[in-house]
Amino acid sequence: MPEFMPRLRRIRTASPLSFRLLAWILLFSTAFTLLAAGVQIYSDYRKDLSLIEERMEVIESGYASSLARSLWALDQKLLQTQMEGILSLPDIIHLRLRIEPDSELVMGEVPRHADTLVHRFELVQRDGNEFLLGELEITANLERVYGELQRKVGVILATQFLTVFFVSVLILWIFQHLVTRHLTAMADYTKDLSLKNLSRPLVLDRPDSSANGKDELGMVTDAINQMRERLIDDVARRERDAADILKFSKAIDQSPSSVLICDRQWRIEYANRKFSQLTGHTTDDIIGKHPSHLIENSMDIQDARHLWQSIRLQVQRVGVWQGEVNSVRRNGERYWEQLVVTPIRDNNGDTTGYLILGEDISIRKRYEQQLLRQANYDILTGLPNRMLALDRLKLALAQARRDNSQVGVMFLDLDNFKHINDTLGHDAGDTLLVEAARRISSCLRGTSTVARLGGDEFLVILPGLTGTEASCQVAERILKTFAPAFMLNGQEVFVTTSIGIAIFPTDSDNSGTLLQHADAAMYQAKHKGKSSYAQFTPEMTEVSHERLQMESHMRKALELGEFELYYQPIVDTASGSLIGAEALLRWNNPAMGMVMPDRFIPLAEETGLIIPIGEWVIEEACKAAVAWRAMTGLESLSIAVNVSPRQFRDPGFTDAVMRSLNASGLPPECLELEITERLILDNTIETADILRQLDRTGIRLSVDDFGTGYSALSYLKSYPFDTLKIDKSFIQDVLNESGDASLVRAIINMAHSLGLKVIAEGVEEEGQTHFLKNENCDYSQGYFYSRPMPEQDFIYWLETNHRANH
Ligand SMILES: Nc1nc2c(ncn2[C@@H]2O[C@@H]3COP(=O)(O)O[C@H]4[C@@H](O)[C@H](n5cnc6c(=O)[nH]c(N)nc65)O[C@@H]4COP(=O)(O)O[C@H]3[C@H]2O)c(=O)[nH]1
Repeated sequence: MPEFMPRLRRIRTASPLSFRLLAWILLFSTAFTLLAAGVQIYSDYRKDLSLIEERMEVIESGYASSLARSLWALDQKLLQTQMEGILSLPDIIHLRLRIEPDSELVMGEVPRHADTLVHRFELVQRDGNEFLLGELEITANLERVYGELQRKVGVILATQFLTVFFVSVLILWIFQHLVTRHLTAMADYTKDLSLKNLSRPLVLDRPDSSANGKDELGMVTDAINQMRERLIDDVARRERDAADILKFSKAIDQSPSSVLICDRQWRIEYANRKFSQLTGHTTDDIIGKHPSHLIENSMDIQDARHLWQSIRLQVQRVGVWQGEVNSVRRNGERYWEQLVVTPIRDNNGDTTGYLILGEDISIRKRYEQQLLRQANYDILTGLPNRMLALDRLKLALAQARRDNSQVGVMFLDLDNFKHINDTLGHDAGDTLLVEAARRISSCLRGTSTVARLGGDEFLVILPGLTGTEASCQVAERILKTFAPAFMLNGQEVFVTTSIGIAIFPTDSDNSGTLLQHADAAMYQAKHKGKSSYAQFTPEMTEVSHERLQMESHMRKALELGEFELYYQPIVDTASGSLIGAEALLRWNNPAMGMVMPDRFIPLAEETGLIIPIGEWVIEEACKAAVAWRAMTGLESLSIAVNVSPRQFRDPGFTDAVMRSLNASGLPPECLELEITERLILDNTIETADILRQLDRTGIRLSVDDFGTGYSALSYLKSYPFDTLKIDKSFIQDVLNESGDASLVRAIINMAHSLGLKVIAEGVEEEGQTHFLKNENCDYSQGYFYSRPMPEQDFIYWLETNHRANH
């Protein structure tokens, strides 16, 4: 009994499934049992009935003839005895004997409402003939049969019910023990399953046998546990993905570039912090807007619309748009930004939005504009420089061709400028140049151009002339404005100028020749005596006499050994220690004296003599460098050599350089070739090829006079330069001109960002070295350290300097 109680309790707490099962079992078993019992009872009932009938037939067969004989003999006593005998038989309760013809003998009694069975048979005397003597009607009471039937039904029902009930409970218990409690455990487990308890597997409370593992419960448990493991993997993957997404979104948000993300209709969906900082628009203001709608000024709105229309078209066609855009901040301030616009595509390659990356390039733009200005204008006087002047001349000639007018070209040179410069100093020289520029400009109309070609040379272009006299008048005016004294260093100095004039189209219809003719006329004017002007005449072509003479001397100079190399040390700015030297060419001509390269190199270039001269320079410089390296033991000592454009483009140039290196044994990385910006500006494929070819050999390449040409930063990226030399004109004013200082700073930073070393040229004062040190300029060169020296002096310098440093 105590053992049975927990079972009962378990059954009571069993699940609805168990109850439903129990109910069905009960229902089916009861129905089946009842059906079986009914059949059984019915058959017993039939059996009892047939027993009674059988008994009646036995009475008929046993008593029919004896009763007939008693009747025939009219033996009433016997008849009665016989009938009492029949009546004493079980279930027989009533006998009716009908005697022929009309008497009757009745025995027994039939209770009212009793169920009875009646059997009749005739009593016949067979004695040759047949005589019907009467008929006996026997009535049997079925009450006993029915009572029996009722008892059986009761017993059967009671036993069957108890059997069914106990079997059901047993089945239920087995089912509960083997199945439903596990199903409940599974249900509870899955109900409680959450991300927090994913690590707890489902374990059923039953032995861990292989048979259990293979049954349906085992299979469901495995399936749930596999699902749990997949969930763990999924959660881990999602966490990883979420961490990645967080990382990327943080990176985008903190990106130094501004980032906008638009939907497919170009409506802004996201803007990072940098965008807000750059434009002044808060994220809330711009979400849902088109990028072109961020501008409020109606003039700019139109431009912005056009711009974004073309951006959209190009992004759709080409897949990317990039360019520099002059944008407007929220407060109306303008700034330059570099924009890159690309579509964002999903895995199927369909565009889901657009990415707009922006970078503030205002500072770079400012420097570029400054550099561009530097490239076209002379810093000192503010006048157009040679490059711009030549452009203007070409334009003026084209215009004159169209209107059949004349153009006057004037070459001016200040007399005795060099002397003034040397005696009163550079500052005085500079003041003179500025004042001279002002005086020349004051004599000209708005359409005329005055330019500084370099040094003390000026060019004046007079477009739209109707006759040659006009140019003479201008020349006279200029000479007159030079009459008053110049105040230099507090002194009154009288300076004159010589002017040469050539006229388009009379003297030439080509700008180059016109300039040459004006130059020749100026030489003529100088020869005439100072403060005069001369108009070009064909005879003057001969005046390039001096130049011709120079040319003929130059042709022999190599053979006669008139060339000499001077060397100027290049030092490490931070430590002041020597890292190399620049070879600078000098020409010692018995007739002309010491000729400086600025004077003869242009002619050497023009005549092509620069090619053999240049080869000689490289050969000598390499030899010298090898000797110094051996002398000092300085493995890193290098030599820089200037290469002029004509020389560089000579097909035999690279071979000549390699020959010099091989002959001297100088490692290629110790030779640095200095190439002017001018050369790179030609931007030919040929130039790029030669530069790459040289770079491959290990020779170092440097950009000379950086800042005096176009100074386009783009070429620095595309060519394999190692070093950038900042022109001395910038260095000279770093301490006085804040503009030059910031420009030098910017050049150093940009060069470093492109991986280039920087050499500052023309360092003359200690203050400049401090500035350059502060700005991390790598190397320096200039009179402060040493002037260029003949080789012997340089060796002496090297010995003393090297010793001093070690
Ligand atoms: N005011 C000042 N000037 C300084 C200072 N330090 C150096 N210099 C001068 O600046 C020039 C530097 O050479 P560069 O820019 O390559 O300019 C060179 C270079 O372009 C060219 N050159 C010189 N030698 C050769 C050569 O062998 N081949 C070619 N193709 N050109 C040469 O002639 C130019 C002038 O050469 P140099 O007259 O020797 O003039 C040299 C040098 O004497 C300084 O502190 N202050």
